[in-house]
Amino acid sequence: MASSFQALLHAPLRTRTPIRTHTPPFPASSRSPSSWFPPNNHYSFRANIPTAHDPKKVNIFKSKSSTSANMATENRPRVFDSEEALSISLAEYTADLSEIFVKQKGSFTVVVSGGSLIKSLRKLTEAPYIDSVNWSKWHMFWVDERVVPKDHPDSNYLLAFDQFLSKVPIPSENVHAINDTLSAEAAADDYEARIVHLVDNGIINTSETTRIPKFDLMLLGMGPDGHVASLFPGHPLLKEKTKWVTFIKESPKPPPERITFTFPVINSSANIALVVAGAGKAHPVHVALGNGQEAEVLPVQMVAPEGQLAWFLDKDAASKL
Ligand SMILES: O=C1O[C@H](COP(=O)(O)O)[C@@H](O)[C@H](O)[C@H]1O
Repeated sequence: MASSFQALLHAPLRTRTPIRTHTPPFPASSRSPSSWFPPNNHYSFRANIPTAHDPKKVNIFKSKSSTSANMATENRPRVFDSEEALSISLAEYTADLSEIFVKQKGSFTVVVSGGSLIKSLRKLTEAPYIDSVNWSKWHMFWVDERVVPKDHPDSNYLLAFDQFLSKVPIPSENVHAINDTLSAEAAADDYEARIVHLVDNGIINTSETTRIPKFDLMLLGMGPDGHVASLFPGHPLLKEKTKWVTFIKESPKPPPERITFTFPVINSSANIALVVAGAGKAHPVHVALGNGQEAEVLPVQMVAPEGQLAWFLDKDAASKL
């Protein structure tokens, strides 16, 4: 792995071809998630999709599965009996959005976090999605990155490469990783400049109201302390209003140096999926979606996109709701 990764890193950009690995398809019957809804939440599942007829957004959700279609009309988080079922539904949700955005704007801009979210994307790398998704139109970004080399075990890029990017044929020039040769501050400025360039080229949309980049889909995890991206509870970066990408040098979770999207960019998104599994995260989920209490507003509570927010929870994460 290390040598193929190194070879890929050092190959000229245009010759980097993702390794395509097929795994056995899961049975068709397992595509219908077994899910239930807690009674006390108010969150919408409609996806935010631009149409050719209406340059503004329309709030519709199209799904091949009647289960998902029904859920799309519910103002409730999706809660699954297992992380496996969550992963199956997340793949269908992402593939549906990909199909619609590619049809209507010719590209699909996807932002990922690091952490456990990446593992939950695994069903997208399998049949039927490995063959049905138009991977050539995907543009991948990171909501946050640790300031370490790309082959370091703490790298969010390496995690995504090992578990996702190496298994799907996204063109290497569409993989917009953070520059790992720069300082935290310079890497943040560099990433923001590259986003400006992609906005100018029409790859990334902007909000009609704020002109802030509007990614088609952000796939976000959440830490047990309620942090999202590298935006931690009580940190002054929660209040950043001007920068699109910024840096932190004293992250409470190691490694200390990171760069991160700010809330104005996160909340400009057309669609955000918050993907949370495990009992260790039940408390911040309870605070965000139920009547759990915290002395201060948790970062996850500040996720409020211009478009649509969809929560994907396993039953352990939802156990306090
Ligand atoms: O440090 C980070 O943590 C969060 C949450 O990670 P998880 O493993 O608890 O899901 C992640 O979303 C973020 O991207 C990462 O840099």
